[in-house]
Amino acid sequence: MNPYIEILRPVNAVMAVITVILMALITGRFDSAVLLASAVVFMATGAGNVINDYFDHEIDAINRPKRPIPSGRISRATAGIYSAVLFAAASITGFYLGLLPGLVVVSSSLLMVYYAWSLKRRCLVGNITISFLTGLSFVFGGIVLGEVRVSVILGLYAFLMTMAREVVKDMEDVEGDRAEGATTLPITHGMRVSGLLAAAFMLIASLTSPSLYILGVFSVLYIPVLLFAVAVFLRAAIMILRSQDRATASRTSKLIKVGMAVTFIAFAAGSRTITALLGLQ
Ligand SMILES: CC(C)=CCC/C(C)=C/CC/C(C)=C/CC/C(C)=C/COC[C@H](O)COP(=O)(O)O
Ligand SMILES: CC(C)=CCC/C(C)=C/CC/C(C)=C/CC/C(C)=C/COP(=O)(O)OP(=O)(O)O
Ligand SMILES: [Mg+2]
Repeated sequence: MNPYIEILRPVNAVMAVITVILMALITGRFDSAVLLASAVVFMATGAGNVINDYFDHEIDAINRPKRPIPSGRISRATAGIYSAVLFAAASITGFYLGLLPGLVVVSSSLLMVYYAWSLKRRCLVGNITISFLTGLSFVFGGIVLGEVRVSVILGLYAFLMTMAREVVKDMEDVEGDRAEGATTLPITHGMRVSGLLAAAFMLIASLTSPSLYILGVFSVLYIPVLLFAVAVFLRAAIMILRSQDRATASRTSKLIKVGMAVTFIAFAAGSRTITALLGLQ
């Protein structure tokens, strides 16, 4: 893959864009604002991934040597400029959408840089920051498309599940993080406590997720697909409770991401637009 695409982590950036598309399905709004907001989230998420690799080049040389910067396919200086251009483009487009969207983009961008430079090495602070930013992608879509209440509820679920995945990712990266002097949860409190906390976040989000139907956020079509997602999350929780070694953490991290993708389908299925299309509203 082209290193300038690879360093964006396009799967993450597209998943973040999907949060905006889901808000469009929920609000029934399909206009230029959706496209612009999607472009903003793609560029901001991509920029965040680039600046993250910019600051992580030493630790990635241990944990992820094939990534574009440690492998020498992109220089750090070029990555820094690349990230700045993407953050600037996202911010300008954000302000074109409005003052509040612009302010959200600029503050998110600054927070992503601060995270990559410092916050990520602090126990739980980095996990909370990334999870907040991930949830904020729903809220950004809600602000632009005029449905903030629902977007905050969905953002909370994104926060909870991303917290679980971030703790599991720290378990996977514990050797490189320790060598770099980071004080992540697995380093300060051990792998067993980290596995318990990650499983707790997965269980809380999964077991309360039917409330999105009860609260009327989604139609009954949400439920059957959600059951698949919850089964995936429960499998991931059991895996990380049974074993906390690096290989299990890596498999669990990937499984949680699959569960997130299935949850996106559940959100879409239960949305007003799809429910109306299927003549059930
Ligand atoms: C039960 C229930 C309703 C759960 C909700 C789960 C859900 C819908 C989560 C959505 C999370 C989301 C918006 C993800 C977008 C992709 C993204 C930007 C994730 C942040 O990832 C940061 C991570 O550290 C990157 O690592 P990697 O994926 O290994 O490159
Ligand atoms: C609200 C707006 C405008 C944008 C939101 C942008 C989003 C969705 C951000 C989500 C969080 C995110 C993708 C941050 C990028 C930085 C990143 C990849 C963090 C994870 O880094 P590490 O903790 O080093 O993990 P890795 O081992 O994967 O590098
Ligand atoms: Mg990193």
